Amino acid sequence: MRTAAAFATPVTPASAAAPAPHARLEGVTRVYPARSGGDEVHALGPISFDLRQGEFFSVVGPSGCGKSTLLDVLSGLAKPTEGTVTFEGAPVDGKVPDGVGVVFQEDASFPWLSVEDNVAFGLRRAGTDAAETRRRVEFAIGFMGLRDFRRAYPSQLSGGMRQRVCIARTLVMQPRLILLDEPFGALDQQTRLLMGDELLRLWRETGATVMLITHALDEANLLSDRIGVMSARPGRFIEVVETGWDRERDSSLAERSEFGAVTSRLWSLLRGESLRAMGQGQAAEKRA
Ligand SMILES: Nc1ncnc2c1ncn2[C@@H]1O[C@H](COP(=O)(O)OP(=O)(O)OP(=O)(O)O)[C@@H](O)[C@H]1O
Repeated sequence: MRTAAAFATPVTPASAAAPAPHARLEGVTRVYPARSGGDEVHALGPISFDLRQGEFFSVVGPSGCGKSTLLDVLSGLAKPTEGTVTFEGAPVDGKVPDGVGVVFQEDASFPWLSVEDNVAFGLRRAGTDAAETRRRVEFAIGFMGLRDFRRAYPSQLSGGMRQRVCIARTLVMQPRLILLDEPFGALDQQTRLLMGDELLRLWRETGATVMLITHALDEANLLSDRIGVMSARPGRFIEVVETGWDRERDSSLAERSEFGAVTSRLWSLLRGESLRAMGQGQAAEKRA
């Protein structure tokens, strides 16, 4: 187990001798054009960063610092203004590559489809044959504990169960990189903890690389191998904190004293940036 003093790791790309990264951002920025008489918004970067094969990486940062923008650029949902993004060595350019799955905070299930049909949606759209679709849907539904709800509609489910449907929908596509943007943000604390354990199980059993965006420092701490702490906008990593937790961890980790040391470290890095971000927000309000 590492001590707090050993947490920081370089935020620059790995050296040539290191294993190939699963995904890489090099000199990436994202600037949003000015809206109705305002200024353009420099939301992100420049940011250079490697996601390691099979790691659980979380991103924390002050409100509005560019976390979702980072996820959009990494997933191919948005193009960087400058710089390059690669996934498994190939450029990511304006479209989500095969092998990348994205889960959002808002409930993205289709209300008119049953759980089963929601989960099968992506495979059917991709033209996967019926037997393979059945096999994969069966696996994902079982994995996410949805067997008893397969014929239910999203409106009949709790928020936590609906989010399980969304994760199952991603899982069925067999992603090698899973990107999650505040997936548990709308859930109560207990459900959040249980969903965190589920996410860890999914990560361990699929071997996928996971990048999670969260506001909750304890959640980032518990789930992650590494945590990227972002500055106020334009977001850059001010430090990447390495937790050193075992792969077999679960929410009982939160009872350990080293756990508190990591959360304190995250907050000490974030506090000043959060104050800076609040100042940016107040200045923008005054201008409006
Ligand atoms: N389409 C857009 N046009 C203009 N500005 C945008 C657009 N999308 C985001 N922004 C701005 O870019 C900045 C970064 O936004 P982003 O949503 O990436 O931050 P975030 O860290 O995910 O925010 P939050 O913590 O509130 O979820 C914010 O100032 C936001 O207002």
